[in-house]
This record gives sequence, structure tokens and C-alpha cells, in this order.
Amino acid sequence: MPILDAHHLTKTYRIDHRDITVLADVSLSVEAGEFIVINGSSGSGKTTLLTLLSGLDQPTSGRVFIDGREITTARETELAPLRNRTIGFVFQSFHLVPSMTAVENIMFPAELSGDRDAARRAAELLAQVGLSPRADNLPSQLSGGEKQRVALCRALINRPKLIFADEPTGNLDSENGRIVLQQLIDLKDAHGATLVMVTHNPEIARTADRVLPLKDGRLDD
Ligand SMILES: Nc1ncnc2c1ncn2[C@@H]1O[C@H](COP(=O)(O)OP(=O)(O)OP(=O)(O)O)[C@@H](O)[C@H]1O
Repeated sequence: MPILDAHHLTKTYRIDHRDITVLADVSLSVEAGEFIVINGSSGSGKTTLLTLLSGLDQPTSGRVFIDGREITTARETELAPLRNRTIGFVFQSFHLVPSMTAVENIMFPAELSGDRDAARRAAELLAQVGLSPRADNLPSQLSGGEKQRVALCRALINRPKLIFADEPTGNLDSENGRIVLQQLIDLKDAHGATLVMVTHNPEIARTADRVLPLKDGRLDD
């Protein structure tokens, strides 16, 4: 069974009484452990597709299944634990809580799900990305690359089966981008997770198991 399965996704926005289709009949299937890159030019619908695949938004039509469960008909009360435990998110901007230290940011999703081991696991993850000396720093005291590495640890702490990343290196220079990407892939492999990443970086696309090119809201075959 695929970890992620999407059937005939369509997303239409209504603006000034006109329907604008940003995704048209997109279907895809991702097996556990795969590293998938979704690419395409600006405005092709990459971020929109990621928000539908991850249940952050609902399609106009079509269905999405994660680990065999349909999320397109799930209620918010069912989606919240799925988002916290099965899915990890990494965004272009890091979305760290400014008043929490690095280690507190990482522990947060684990504490939400009642994990008593959160502090130890957060410290372990920080060590894996070489940031133990920064554990007690606030995000404002970290560089962009360091913030993204903290965000990776936070995305991984609940051992998600499925990681969604939207241009995770987009705000970093190429050297830091390379470090963050390698660490993301190492963490994915260490946890046996699946990675679905939106990027228009061709260098990253070359390292993926599969590249899905989006053009004007459609997947090229
Ligand atoms: N809430 C919205 N209402 C109306 N149109 C939208 C909305 N969100 C996105 N769009 C439009 O949908 C299209 C696809 O946007 P999307 O952000 O998915 O593209 P993208 O491929 O991720 O682009 P980029 O690489 O520039 O981030 C764009 O034309 C955008 O203007």
C-alpha cells in the first residue's frame, strides 16, 4: 500500500465570478521510503499541491489517502493528530516560536502528543545536526541555516512516516542549503521516512528517487 495516494486532484479558486484552476486532475502515488521532488516554474501549483497532499487545505475535487486513510473527508479532530504524529513539515521560512529556545521548539510537538522522552530525543536530534551547543539559544540568536536545522529536528521528533518540505533551502545560501538538505536526507533515512519536497533546484532534483514536474497545474507524464 502506498504511504501517499492522490486521485484526480483539482483546485479551483473563484475570483471576481471567474473560476481559476490552479491544479487540474493531478494523481500520484508514493511508496514508503521514497524521496520525491515536485518541481515546476513559479506559479505552476507546487505549493498548492503540497497543501492538499498534507491536508492543510481541501481540494475542490479528488481524494487524498495517507497510510490508507482518506484525509479529504476527515474531520479537523481526526486531522490534528495525523498532522502531529504521522506527518512532519519543513517550510521555506522556519516558523520557529521566537520565545522558545532551540531545544524547546524541537520538544514542542512531542510534548503535545504526551511523549515523556521529549527532552532526551530533542537533545539527540540536536546532536545529530551538530547543534548541541545551541540548545538553549533563542531563534533570534541563530543563523538561517541553524534555524532550518532546528526546524528539521522539530519535524522529525515524532518519527513521522511522511515528511513534506516546501523549498526548505529556499532562504539559505547554497553552502547552507547543501548542509540542510544532506541532514534532511540523513534524518529521513535514519527514520525510514518518506520525503515529498517542493523545489525548483535542479541539483536537489537529481538526488531524488523520482521527480514529478508540474506545468500549469498538471503533472507532465
Ligand atoms: N488563495 C488563492 N487564491 C487565488 N489564487 C491562488 C491562491 N493561492 C494560490 N493561487 C494561485 O495559484 C497558482 C499556483 O500557486 P502556487 O503557490 O501553488 O505556485 P508555486 O508553483 O508554488 O509557485 P512558487 O514557485 O512561486 O512558490 C498561482 O497562479 C497563484 O497565484
